[in-house]
Amino acid sequence: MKPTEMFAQVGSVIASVMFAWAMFKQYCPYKLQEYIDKYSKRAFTFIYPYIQITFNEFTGDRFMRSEAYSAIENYLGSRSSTQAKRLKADVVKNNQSIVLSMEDYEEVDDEFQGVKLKWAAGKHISKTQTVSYYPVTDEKRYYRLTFHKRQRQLILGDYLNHVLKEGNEIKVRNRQRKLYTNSGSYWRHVVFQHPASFESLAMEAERKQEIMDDLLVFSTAEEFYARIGRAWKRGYLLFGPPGTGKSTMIAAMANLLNYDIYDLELTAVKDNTELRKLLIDTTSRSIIVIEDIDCSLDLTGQRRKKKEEGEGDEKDPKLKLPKEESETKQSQVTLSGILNFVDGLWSACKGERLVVFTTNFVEKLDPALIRKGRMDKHIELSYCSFEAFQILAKNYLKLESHHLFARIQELLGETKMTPAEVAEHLMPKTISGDATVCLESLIGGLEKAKEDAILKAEEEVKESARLKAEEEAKEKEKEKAKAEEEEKAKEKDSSKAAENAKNQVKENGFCDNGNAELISKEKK
Ligand SMILES: Nc1ncnc2c1ncn2[C@@H]1O[C@H](COP(=O)(O)OP(=O)(O)OP(=O)(O)O)[C@@H](O)[C@H]1O
Ligand SMILES: [Mg+2]
Repeated sequence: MKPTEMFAQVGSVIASVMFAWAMFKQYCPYKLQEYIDKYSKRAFTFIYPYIQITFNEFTGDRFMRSEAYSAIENYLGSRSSTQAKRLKADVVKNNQSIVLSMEDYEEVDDEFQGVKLKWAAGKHISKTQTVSYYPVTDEKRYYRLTFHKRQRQLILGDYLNHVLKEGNEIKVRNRQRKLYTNSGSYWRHVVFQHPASFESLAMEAERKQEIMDDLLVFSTAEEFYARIGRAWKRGYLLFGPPGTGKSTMIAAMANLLNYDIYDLELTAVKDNTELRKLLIDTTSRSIIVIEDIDCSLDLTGQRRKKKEEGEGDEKDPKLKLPKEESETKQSQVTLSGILNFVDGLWSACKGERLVVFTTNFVEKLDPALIRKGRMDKHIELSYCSFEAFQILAKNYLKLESHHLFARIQELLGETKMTPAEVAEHLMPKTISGDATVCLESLIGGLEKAKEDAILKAEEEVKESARLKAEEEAKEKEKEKAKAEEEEKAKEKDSSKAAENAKNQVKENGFCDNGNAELISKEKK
């Protein structure tokens, strides 16, 4: 038979089969079709030795992207880039790196403990029921894993765990970190791009290392926390005067651990229920921050009244304005709400989380709020030491040593200046960036701060002497008034007694000797 004749015959056979199939679908009862479909599939799986697992992109009717799907997508990324011919590219980490994944209907091979498996990408297309000139198609993507049924145990256990774990790790490495803040009961976010690091943070090397070790140990202690039966979270309290690097340290923590930041504005939270909702909406691998906790909460558990806040807050009055405004919205978060937020049952819902409070006045806080176990580590950030200055000089001026360092060391020992103020002096002052100019500016600043401190101390002494004198004068005044009062009372008593004696004489015609004396005294 000639090839052309053969093709013609095959073509006519295919056409006949398709025609028969179309007729069958058209006229065969629906129930019968279902039976045929079911049993043909069963017969096929009986002779087909492979198992298939499908991972859909969207699960259930919640319309949420499946975490397993995205983990598999990340896991297959590197394999896809070497094996697949059609790839999809996505840009992550603020346009800094590209992530590849395979296009629909591509296949890649994988190997695990000597076992070969196959992953395929596909999609189901279903037409939606809307009446439209351009019909809208609904695409549901999936990954399909195929393996021999002999390997069922290994693949369903170890292999899938390995895929999910590695995929999630890649996801974390590639993700763009976010800075969230609450608006009502929702979180809004922007890309987190703070450049702070522990390296550039000005503080004593030993303390810095201790904090870094603590954080790194925490981030790898999942098994430890599970073993001791504690939620995998840790509380940090950062306290110290304004400008000592509390907020900077939070950014450095997030950069060190690759965590997101949830900056919680308590005054914008309506009540404890809303606070709990916000907590549940946070993700793991994150830092939940409440800045200036002393300004947000009254320690009795009630919200601070407007008037009291005006008296107690020593910060710039301009900074208080938004808080006072929001106070009028009657936020009802209580101290117990915060305590539950930090370590109640709900706080354990997502692991690997840090809770950080900052405050300028640690002594104002309720001990229950900052007890160990709730705020596990208390870190004091204080005025700039010489060691901290050296780090700033290295960062700002690229200086390891300078002849003016000795004077600066001396002055830093004698007066207090925050790292923020020191940093301001070290900012370039000339286009050439002359370091000496900056150091001289710092020395000038320190000398002025020292003089101001002396003047302030003198004024304080004077003021306390004045107050003491005032107090003494008041005391004397009081004593004098008391003596006068006693004198008056005595006089009143004696005139009352004389009055009584007179009345006695009138009534009885006589009186006893004492009273007679009083009457004669009065007559005189
Ligand atoms: N320890 C430090 N190391 C490096 N820079 C610092 C340090 N402390 C402060 N700074 C600099 O000072 C600025 C203010 O610091 P930061 O905002 O961290 O202070 P803060 O303690 O959070 O103050 P506040 O209590 O007012 O919120 C930062 O921009 C940072 O550049
Ligand atoms: Mg701050």
